[in-house]
Amino acid sequence: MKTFEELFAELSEKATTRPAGSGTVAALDAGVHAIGKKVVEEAAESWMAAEHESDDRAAEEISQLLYHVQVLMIAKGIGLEQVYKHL
Ligand SMILES: N=c1c2ncn([C@@H]3O[C@H](COP(=O)(O)OP(=O)(O)OP(=O)(O)O)[C@@H](O)[C@H]3O)c2ncn1[C@@H]1O[C@H](COP(=O)(O)O)[C@@H](O)[C@H]1O
Repeated sequence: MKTFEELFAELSEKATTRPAGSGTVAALDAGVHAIGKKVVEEAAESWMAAEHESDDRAAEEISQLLYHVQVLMIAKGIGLEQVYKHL
């Protein structure tokens, strides 16, 4: 298990070190347009799971949504503090 901040640190490190086989590196290379489509896809899957599936399935889809949102942030060079200041 990891926190939002721990995942962001892990993904930021992968973006810098670019280890072979990383899905995050592949997503970053695909670009903002492709990442944005994954964000929308996972948002829709979160919504559908929340309406029609178990709480655990909804939580799983939400975790994937958070992951893709973080990848989008990293692709744009947007840090956690930059987002948090708007909360
Ligand atoms: N938390 C996640 C995570 N959540 C979601 N995903 C990605 O989102 C996809 C889920 O999307 P779908 O449900 O649409 O599944 P899918 O249709 O089979 O996926 P695609 O064919 O669309 O890729 C997964 O296949 C992963 O590619 C994640 N990929 C990585 N992580 C974590 O990110 C870290 C770095 O991962 P790597 O960069 O792969 O090393 C690790 O700690 C991972 O656990």
